[in-house]
Amino acid sequence: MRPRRSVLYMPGANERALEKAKSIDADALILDLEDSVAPDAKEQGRENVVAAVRSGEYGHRELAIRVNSIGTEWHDADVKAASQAGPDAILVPKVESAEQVLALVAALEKHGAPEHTQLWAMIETPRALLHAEEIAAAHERLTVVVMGTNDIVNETYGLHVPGRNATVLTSLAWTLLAVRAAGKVVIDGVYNAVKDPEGFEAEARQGREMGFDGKTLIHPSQVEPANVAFAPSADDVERAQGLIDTFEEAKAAGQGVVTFNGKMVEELHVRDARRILAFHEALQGR
Ligand SMILES: CC(C)(COP(=O)(O)OP(=O)(O)OC[C@H]1O[C@@H](n2cnc3c(N)ncnc32)[C@H](O)[C@@H]1OP(=O)(O)O)[C@@H](O)C(=O)NCCC(=O)NCCSC(=O)C[C@H](O)C(=O)O
Ligand SMILES: [Mg+2]
Repeated sequence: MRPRRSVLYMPGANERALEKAKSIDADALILDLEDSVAPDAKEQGRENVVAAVRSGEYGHRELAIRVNSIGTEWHDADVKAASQAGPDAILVPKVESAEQVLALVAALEKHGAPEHTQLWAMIETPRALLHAEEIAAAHERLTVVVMGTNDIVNETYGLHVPGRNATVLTSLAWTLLAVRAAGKVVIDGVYNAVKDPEGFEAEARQGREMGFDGKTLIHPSQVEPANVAFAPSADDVERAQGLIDTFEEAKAAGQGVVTFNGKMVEELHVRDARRILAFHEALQGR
């Protein structure tokens, strides 16, 4: 029930953004060392994100460090520094197999990552998509999968289009199934047009309808609409409570199926309604 509606990336080399993030109402922050940090700034970025994690100044926000991908010259030092800093999670881009997940878990252990530091993995290459099920289920320390839709478009030679192209939608749905089969959390990719709030809202809504837990973001202006899109609305909460009450009444009278607001309701719908209420309560309690 930990909310991950809004998961905001920021470049690890951008000290202004790291400072600003302390007052942004995102559920989680990804302090990036990969794509948003130029090669010459990688070491400075690493120092900055370690200091940010150690500062303890990010309140309720879950903190993840995104390291450079396996096989790059920065990966090992990033994993070591991140493990020693002990954020809530270490996010590894371009993970492609269960073996890599197991090797990453071993690296976290070797470098003394505290128990609370989870492993998050990005699925963003064709090879990763073909191994999504084994990656998601590879180890219990891997708790969250993050979609890399820019890399998927890039690697498949596709185009960014409104509503997302068929390959991206297939990749999203496929990974979502794999991650849900493993009982874990899955976060949608980013929306690049930072000055297009309508487009963002539509894409966030699409991700919510598909079943994602939240969306990765690149700009503070995307946080509030993501928090709204991935939280139950007041109507959702009222409907969930009404559905439960109606079903419980019918159940007491010996019925296993009823209608509520003109629609069939069975025990499985009650489970979903209870999940909505529990998530709402978790948000209220924050
Ligand atoms: C996209 C940006 C480069 C835009 O930057 P800019 O033009 O400077 O934005 P603004 O002037 O509107 O900024 C206003 C203030 O907000 C702060 N800011 C901006 N972005 C962030 C952020 N992400 N986190 C925290 N704070 C932020 C600015 O500093 C301004 O503050 P102030 O001066 O005090 O008013 C920029 O938004 C940006 O760098 N975004 C993040 C880019 C990033 O991290 N990219 C990597 C992740 S995306 C990815 O790799 C996806 C995946 O792998 C895939 O394959 O899809
Ligand atoms: Mg990527």
